[in-house]
Amino acid sequence: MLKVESVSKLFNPGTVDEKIALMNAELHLKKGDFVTVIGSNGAGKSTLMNLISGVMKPDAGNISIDGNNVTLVPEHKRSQWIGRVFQDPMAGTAPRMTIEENMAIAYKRGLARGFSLGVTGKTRKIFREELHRLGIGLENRMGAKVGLLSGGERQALSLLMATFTRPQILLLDEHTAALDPARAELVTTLTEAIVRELNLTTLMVTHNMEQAIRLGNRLIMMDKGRIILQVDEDRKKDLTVERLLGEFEQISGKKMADDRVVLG
Ligand SMILES: Nc1ncnc2c1ncn2[C@@H]1O[C@H](COP(=O)(O)OP(=O)(O)OP(=O)(O)O)[C@@H](O)[C@H]1O
Repeated sequence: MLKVESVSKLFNPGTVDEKIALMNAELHLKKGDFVTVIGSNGAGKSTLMNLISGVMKPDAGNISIDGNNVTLVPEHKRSQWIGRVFQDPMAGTAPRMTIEENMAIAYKRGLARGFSLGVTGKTRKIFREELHRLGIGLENRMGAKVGLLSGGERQALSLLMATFTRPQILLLDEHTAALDPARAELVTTLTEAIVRELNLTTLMVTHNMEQAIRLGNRLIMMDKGRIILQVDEDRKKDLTVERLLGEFEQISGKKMADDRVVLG
């Protein structure tokens, strides 16, 4: 489904500020794989997500989705295959627009050109049904401005909007990190339900080790621009935070340096 093959990305190449953000990354995901991504500060996690979503182009290597080489396909064209939710609840939605207007934008992404942004009776019914699936009552507040929603509600809406058009791949970039524990848990539960129901191929960056172990069927660990550890389905079942930290120290020769890391 998703193939990242020998992908590298350098910033400021050939200067004193040269930075290897990603080096020879190799990652193959099957349909329905849910991979959690963990790593120290500056490990290259966001760069990997940005390269997959097309925000930036790699200096070397190829990225393909469902057999199509998308390495040079611009971000707006890739968005038909990829849904993404960011850490900042403000990032995925337009605060001055209502819930249904926001949903209309997400809906339009999945339709042919020329679809009007207007919310008709038919689309409103679809939106209401989709919102109802979240189970947090947003279907009764469709005319409310999104800026008035709580962070958790906004992230739940962003998640719904990112998956509305049934993308092939879902990228979650620490999407629960800015929420309080109760809301983070709600959005996590919704994430699991949506990913399972739509059988989405998912990559989720998290600083929460316990979450990285608990969610998904695979796990990767990154350090200094490299994927240093890939844990497959069978081994992931036996993983613990202690074991994961031990593996990191053994491979990288240092302790996990990330003040945001949550051990569980
Ligand atoms: N636009 C940029 N220009 C220069 N260097 C960059 C740029 N973006 C990222 N980097 C560098 O590339 C490396 C990887 O960054 P990236 O943001 O991918 O790491 P990360 O694993 O997401 O880190 P964090 O968990 O701290 O957000 C870092 O050293 C970072 O400073």
